[in-house]
Amino acid sequence: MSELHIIRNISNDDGAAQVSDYGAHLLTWTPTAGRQVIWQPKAVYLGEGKAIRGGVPVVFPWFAKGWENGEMTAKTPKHGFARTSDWHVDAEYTDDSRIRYTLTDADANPEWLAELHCGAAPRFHATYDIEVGSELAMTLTVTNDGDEPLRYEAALHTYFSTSDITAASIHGLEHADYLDATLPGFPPRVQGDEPITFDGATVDRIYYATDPIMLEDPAWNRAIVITAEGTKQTVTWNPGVAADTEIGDMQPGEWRDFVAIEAASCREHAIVLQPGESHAITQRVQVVGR
Ligand SMILES: O=P(O)(O)OC[C@H]1O[C@@H](O)[C@H](O)[C@@H](O)[C@@H]1O
Repeated sequence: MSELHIIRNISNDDGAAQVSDYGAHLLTWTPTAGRQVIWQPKAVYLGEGKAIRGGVPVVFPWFAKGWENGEMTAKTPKHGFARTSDWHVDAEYTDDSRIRYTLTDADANPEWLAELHCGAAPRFHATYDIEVGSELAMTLTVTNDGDEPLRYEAALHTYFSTSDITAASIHGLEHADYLDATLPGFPPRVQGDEPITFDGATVDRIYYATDPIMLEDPAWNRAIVITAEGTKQTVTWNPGVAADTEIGDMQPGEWRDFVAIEAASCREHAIVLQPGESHAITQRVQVVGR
């Protein structure tokens, strides 16, 4: 993190957002006359090398500790270096309804680039577009500027605000295969007929499905519709009561206030770009009701 920490306001007739240059991290988004949709903790801890909790962390170029040759690796930093890097604003594509950030291999230190295992000198540029209005759209586009294939994982790790997660439910992943990341070895499971619900136990699942999702929250009389493009998986995560003792940058009980629903391509669905190729992943968010 540079000494100066810049938070930008993007505001128009239809909605408002705040974005941090550190991590190209969307912190909040609120449609006009509606409630906040993207969750932000009561206290936001900022520090060099520390990922920002809440909002939309950009996970790139590896997910969790990485995955290669059918096995989990031990790459650091967790979830890649994009969320702890200072991104650059592209003023030409930035106005009161959108912002564009860029990041290249020149922004990454050599140890991180070596963790990619994509030749001696991996080269890339990433463009991250956030469109703010009555809907929210986020697109991460990566181009391989090097001479060797570039393999990377990515996710838009969106934290959605909830009245109380134990009274909300996620629809759209019925019958989907998933990996249960709360158990050793991530055993495969299949979602039944029922929506995903939460009771205070940790839920951490990688669904092999990208159907439109509806996060229903009757207490707030609203549903959030989430769609993804260019990805292969949907990750759902809520830490449950364990967060009170295991997650230092959340207040006790805050686990009730959000669920993460992530548009992801990870593990065996990492994206492989040949020299000169590009790929985009997008997550779009709409609100039904308030
Ligand atoms: O605390 P972090 O590094 O932001 O990660 C939060 C969560 O991110 C999710 O994507 C993972 O599936 C979880 O396992 C992880 O706990």
